[in-house]
Amino acid sequence: MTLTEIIESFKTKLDPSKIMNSLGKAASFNDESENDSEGNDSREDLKINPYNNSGNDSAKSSNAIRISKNGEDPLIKLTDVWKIYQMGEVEFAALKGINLEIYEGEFLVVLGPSGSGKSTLMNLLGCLDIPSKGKVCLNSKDISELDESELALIRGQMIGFIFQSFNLIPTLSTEENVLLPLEFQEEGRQIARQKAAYLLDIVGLTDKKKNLPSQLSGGQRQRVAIARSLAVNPPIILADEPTGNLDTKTGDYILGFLDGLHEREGKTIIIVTHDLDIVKYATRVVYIRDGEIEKIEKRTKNEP
Ligand SMILES: Nc1ncnc2c1ncn2[C@@H]1O[C@H](COP(=O)(O)OP(=O)(O)OP(=O)(O)O)[C@@H](O)[C@H]1O
Repeated sequence: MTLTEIIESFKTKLDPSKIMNSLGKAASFNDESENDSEGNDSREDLKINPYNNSGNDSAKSSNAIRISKNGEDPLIKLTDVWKIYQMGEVEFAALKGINLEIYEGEFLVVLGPSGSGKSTLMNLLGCLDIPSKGKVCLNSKDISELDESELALIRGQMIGFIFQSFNLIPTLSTEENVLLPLEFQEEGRQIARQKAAYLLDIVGLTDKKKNLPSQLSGGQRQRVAIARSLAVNPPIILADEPTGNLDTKTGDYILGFLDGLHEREGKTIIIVTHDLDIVKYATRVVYIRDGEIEKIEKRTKNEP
């Protein structure tokens, strides 16, 4: 199977409206966005779900994410992974022999104190970095064997990133930030704009589409980041402290949304955090300390 075929076979229809319905849309993000006239033109676009009309809705998607030979192979597998930072003469091992298998459809929370190696681990899981020693496999493909353009393809198509600091481009509007990942898709500008409009509606920011990130609240910025992370409908959402800069209520909205993506869309969600409260959404928790896995705990969602 080629890399492109692997990526294609992961696609789902992405119907976040279902997700928001299940959460109760009124109780979610639409606290301040429903009645702005600027949103009218894009509401035209919202009559259709552009994620049902693109290539994602092909027969391939009925096999969504069933690409492993037996359906039981891990989506991501780390084998004896080390990350060693070199500072002049001094070496520092931020990760020390991590073994971890992550399966399709998991809501995995990596929990650990500051400096334990969470972000380092996230960079490896997200193909943003390669290990100093050991193997990181995505769908049984060793990422160390991929060149930069193949890694970029995987990052761009398979993984939606959400960061504590939002990582929006400050000079681009809300809409342009969401459009950014779609620039590299083959589909036309019009479909890309429909998708951006659709996603901004989902996160309740239609009326803020022309705003720059500096003209948004922290919660709104994170909602833009979520919309952007969903733009190419990736099977994996990787979030580094997604609620770190948010108040509790806004943080709960964000987590509720990610939970909906997990429940309704079958997305694989991976969150690295030091926030114990996030554990309640997890199906599995990996406790990390001083670069090592302390323990792994299976969970039933919403259990105390
Ligand atoms: N580029 C680097 N060079 C040297 N040391 C680094 C580098 N990046 C991280 N480290 C060290 O590796 C360890 C793990 O860092 P990491 O950022 O992964 O931790 P973390 O668990 O994400 O912390 P936090 O919760 O504070 O963000 C820390 O001791 C950090 O100082």
